[in-house]
Amino acid sequence: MAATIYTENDASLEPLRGKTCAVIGFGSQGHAHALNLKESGVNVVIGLYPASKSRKVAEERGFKVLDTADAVKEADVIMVAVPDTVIPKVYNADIAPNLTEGKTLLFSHGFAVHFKTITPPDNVNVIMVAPKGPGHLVRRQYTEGKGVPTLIAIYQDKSGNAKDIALAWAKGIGGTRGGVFETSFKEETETDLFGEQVVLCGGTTALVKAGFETLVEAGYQPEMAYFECLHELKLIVDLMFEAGIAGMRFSISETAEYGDVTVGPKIIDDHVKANMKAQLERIQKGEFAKEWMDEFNAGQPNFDRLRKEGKEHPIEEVGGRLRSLMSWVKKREIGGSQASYE
Ligand SMILES: NC(=O)C1=CN([C@@H]2O[C@H](COP(=O)(O)OP(=O)(O)OC[C@H]3O[C@@H](n4cnc5c(N)ncnc54)[C@H](OP(=O)(O)O)[C@@H]3O)[C@@H](O)[C@H]2O)C=CC1
Ligand SMILES: CC[C@](O)(C(C)=O)C(=O)O
Repeated sequence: MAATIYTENDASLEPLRGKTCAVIGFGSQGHAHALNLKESGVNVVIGLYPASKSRKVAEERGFKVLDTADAVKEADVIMVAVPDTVIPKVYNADIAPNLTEGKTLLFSHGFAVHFKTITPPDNVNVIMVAPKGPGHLVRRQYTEGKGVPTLIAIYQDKSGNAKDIALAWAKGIGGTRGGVFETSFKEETETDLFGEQVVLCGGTTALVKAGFETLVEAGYQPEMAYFECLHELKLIVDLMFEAGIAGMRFSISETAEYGDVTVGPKIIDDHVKANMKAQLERIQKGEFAKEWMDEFNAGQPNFDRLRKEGKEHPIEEVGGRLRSLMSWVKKREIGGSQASYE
């Protein structure tokens, strides 16, 4: 049976009227939820740690910025928008002691609750409002009158209207413009990890780099390899986004389409699908979550090394050079507060 999709007229901001909403963290998701909600007429305060680089940015955007514990004390609805690895520390130190009966704890990803890195008390609502897109796009699309499709999930309904609160939040951030549907913390967490590791981020970047390396190692110019394997990918994905795979195939040449349907399955073959299945099982068993928490708690040496290697890959140098020629591609500063990346 098809899922029920909630759109603009299926949700009301009423459950948030007269309430104070605290967004803890002002990064990619936090700044987007906070700004969109504020512009939808919701009263939002920001909770941050004293040395946060984002305090000034949030204040400049017109928010009252408090230390995390004080923001939780003041709020009826508390969104936890700090990195998943940091949630246990922030939750235990600043959130749990101030989480009085009847408040609502809101997440945009189920990692901490599903893998039990924290245990919320049973006298509060625990809900999720998870846009299916990066926070910077949640913000950008809202300002353009659009909205990123959004999931809601109810883990605990203490007040009896937890779903109405989730729908109100989803509407406030623009989610009902793109469509909202209900899931569980388990389904969101496992599918989100699968998507980002296997297809959206991990799978795609590995595919792009492997294609780029194959062409460059065969003696083709890096600029050619960049355009073929990364730049044009966006244009092809735009077509799939607009009209599905069939729509994309309508626009490309028949030669490309024949190569697509005959060669594609030889690249993403049964071995690749078996690898995907193995990674899904690791996610479902909590093995990935454990590995990631252990890596973080050990000071993330592997992660830092792999990040550095990624930044030094030749595709980044040639890409930076080619993008600088395209005046319509906005120049992006990576680093600093996530909230400053617009
Ligand atoms: N990035 C995304 O688009 C998506 C994220 N999510 C989820 O959203 C949540 C937040 O992730 P994301 O937006 O990427 O996080 P970011 O890394 O972008 O931002 C984290 C924010 O938390 C702040 N912070 C760090 N430590 C503390 C602390 N001890 N007390 C208070 N604030 C703190 C950071 O401060 P400072 O600014 O000083 O660094 C920053 O403002 C996660 O659960 C994630 O899974 C879900 C969907 C997509
Ligand atoms: C694809 C990455 C993502 O899952 C997302 C933007 O939805 C994330 O957690 O950042």
